[in-house]
Amino acid sequence: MNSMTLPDIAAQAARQALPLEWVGMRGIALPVLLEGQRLSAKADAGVSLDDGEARGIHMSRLYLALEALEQKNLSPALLHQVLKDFLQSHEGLSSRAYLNIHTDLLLKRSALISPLAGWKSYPASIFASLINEVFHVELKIEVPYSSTCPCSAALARQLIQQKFIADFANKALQHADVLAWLGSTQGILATPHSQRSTAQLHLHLDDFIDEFPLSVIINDAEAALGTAVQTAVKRADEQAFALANGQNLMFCEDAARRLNLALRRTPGISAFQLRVIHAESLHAHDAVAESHWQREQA
Ligand SMILES: Nc1nc2c(ncn2[C@@H]2O[C@H](COP(=O)(O)OP(=O)(O)OP(=O)(O)O)[C@@H](O)[C@H]2O)c(=O)[nH]1
Repeated sequence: MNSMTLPDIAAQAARQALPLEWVGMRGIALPVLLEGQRLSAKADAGVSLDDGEARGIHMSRLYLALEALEQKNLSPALLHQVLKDFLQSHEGLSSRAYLNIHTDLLLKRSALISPLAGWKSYPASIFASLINEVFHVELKIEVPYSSTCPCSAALARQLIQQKFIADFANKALQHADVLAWLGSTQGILATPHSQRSTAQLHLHLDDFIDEFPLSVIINDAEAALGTAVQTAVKRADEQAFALANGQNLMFCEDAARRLNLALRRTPGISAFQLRVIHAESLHAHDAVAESHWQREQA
């Protein structure tokens, strides 16, 4: 049997004539190249079905167009070309094409003090569209970090002060006694709570960028927060992390403001929405802040 004899249901007329906004496939397994790394990704590929009379789109043509992503570094130009291929293979049927790529970028991170390093993965998604010949691309990246509550830190410090008054009132201060007291849990009797937190960054990119600035954005975000989650950790690194947390006490509002001010300076970003989620250890619910920004038109 050759393909001429195979029934082609997609070519039939639709029973109910109605255009559709998005038709395609979600979760296609795909190896991609990003920042020089071969990564496992999932792709969502779709087009509009403008011709309400047509029964279906040609899924295989979208699927095969994705082959172009296997050998070349993911770039806006490459995604633009794939979206053009989607539309060329659906001439007369579709005017809008969509391609989302979901992956985890891996970055090697040095320890704070010791000469060690380890890998961190950052969930990243790229959303590209070609609508009426206008190409648009957006990025979503998740950056994990640590946040220590400034209110909890102040309350803990007050308890320590009160204990100091109670333990040393009416006593001549001896350097050795104070030093021992400072090193004891009887003296430093309270600690602030901290939590693993997540920054969800949704970024609109300039049309003219050549590459996706993923690691630049992640580095800028981590530098702004100051308390990136660590990989390989020895005690010296953990101590440096404790210092970083103590010097970067953060409500979720502080984190959102820091990220906003950092990302608006990051090249290649024309607008963003960001959300920070502090998975509170004080509460069973999260503390969340959101912030938007859009570059003013020149
Ligand atoms: N349109 C559509 N196709 C589907 C769906 N589920 C599975 N398919 C299958 O996707 C396969 C590929 O479709 P096409 O791209 O039209 O395949 P084809 O007709 O051999 O290829 P062309 O000659 O390029 O059109 C077909 O075997 C369809 O049955 C669906 O929900 N909608």
